[in-house]
Amino acid sequence: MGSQHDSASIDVSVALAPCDLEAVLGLVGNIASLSKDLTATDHETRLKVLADARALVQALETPRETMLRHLWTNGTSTAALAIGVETGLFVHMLQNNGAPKKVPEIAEALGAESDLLARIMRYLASMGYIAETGINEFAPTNFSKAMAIPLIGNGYPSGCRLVIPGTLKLPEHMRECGYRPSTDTSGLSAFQRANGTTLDCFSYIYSLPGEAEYFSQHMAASRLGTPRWMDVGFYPVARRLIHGADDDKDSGVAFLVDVAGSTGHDIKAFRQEYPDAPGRLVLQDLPKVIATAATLGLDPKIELMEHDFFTEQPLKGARTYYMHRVLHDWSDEEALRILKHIKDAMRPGYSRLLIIENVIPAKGARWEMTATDLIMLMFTGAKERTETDWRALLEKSAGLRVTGIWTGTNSLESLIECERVS
Ligand SMILES: C[S@@+](CC[C@H](N)C(=O)[O-])C[C@H]1O[C@@H](n2cnc3c(N)ncnc32)[C@H](O)[C@@H]1O
Repeated sequence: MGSQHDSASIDVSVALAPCDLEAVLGLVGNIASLSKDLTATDHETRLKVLADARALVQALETPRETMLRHLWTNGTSTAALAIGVETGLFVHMLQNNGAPKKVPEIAEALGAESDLLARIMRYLASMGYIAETGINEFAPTNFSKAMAIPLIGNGYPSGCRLVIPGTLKLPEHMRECGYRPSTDTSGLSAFQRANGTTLDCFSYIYSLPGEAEYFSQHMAASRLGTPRWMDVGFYPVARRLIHGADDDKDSGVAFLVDVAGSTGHDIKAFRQEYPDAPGRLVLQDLPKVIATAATLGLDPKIELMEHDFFTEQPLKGARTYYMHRVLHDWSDEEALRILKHIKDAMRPGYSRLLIIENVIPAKGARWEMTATDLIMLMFTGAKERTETDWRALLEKSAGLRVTGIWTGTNSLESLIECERVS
């Protein structure tokens, strides 16, 4: 590994000049022309403008400014927003139709010390998260309104507990692992070291009060408004799964098994989209998660089943087994153990396994994919996989046949369909 000393000859002026002044005009032009006809529902164009706007900020900022933004605001933003959620600040700010409010009045309602709250709110306003309407007076923005939605806001306190500590441990952990992926010599991940536990990340998360609920909320929130695998134009559900499926009235064989499906956001959507799909719909996950799912009043057609996927799959010969964002949590070795149990349950020529995950492109991966790749590294020493990685895991190692890969428009995720070879 090279050290910082090797590059000490670079003049400090590089850190004080905009990163890429020459790119600025072009990016401004792109943003202006793309924005002319931009509508709130034109996600494709909006994402292009957003990418250019991010590039513009980067081009204009000096390296020194970027460094300060990273080091001073990455952690404080997450922390200040978590404080806002936990104190009920964002909910309170919506009272009286979101009219501007003075800090002492808000502090009294929240039971917080006024000067301390003023500092937090001043920070949130300086970052653009709330609006500063006067001296010690603030109003909500569309962003802070969304923080009052539990599905969105609860991700912050949970992220402070579960994501940030392990992520910040990564440099030390990687150094001690000799810059090799996965776990250290004692088999621990950065997450386990940061939290002082030998429990795997899910057992640890579910040992904390309320965390199972926050975690599953975040799973659902992170894909809100994005294309779903069962949507028209993504994966042809009728052609690949429904046509040719046995009517299980007599046999009781399942039509769809959502393996490690959390509290059922996916299978619930499937039930709504395909109310006439033949056969049983079964949601499987660990006991704590299934207990949470049982409180949510899911459609009675969805059966809840406690199942540890490192053990034998009890539902044999289902038409469809599917795992959404599951295998990225596990190393190849562990993924193979999970896949073996499903493969053993599959009926050759009939059952299909759907794996819905990121398929990292060989070049030009999006930041959402590369960020979760590092988060997986931190949690369990696992990874997001490229198509080559997926094919090696599924075809060479697990003995499955990949029968197709589908990706929806503007979707980060792809659906990999597999069959049992024999
Ligand atoms: C990243 S989440 C994905 C959940 C869901 N499929 C989704 O897309 O939102 C991984 C899921 O794996 C479940 N899980 C972890 N270990 C498991 C095990 N040994 N057996 C069954 N499920 C497990 C977790 O409880 C969690 O719901």
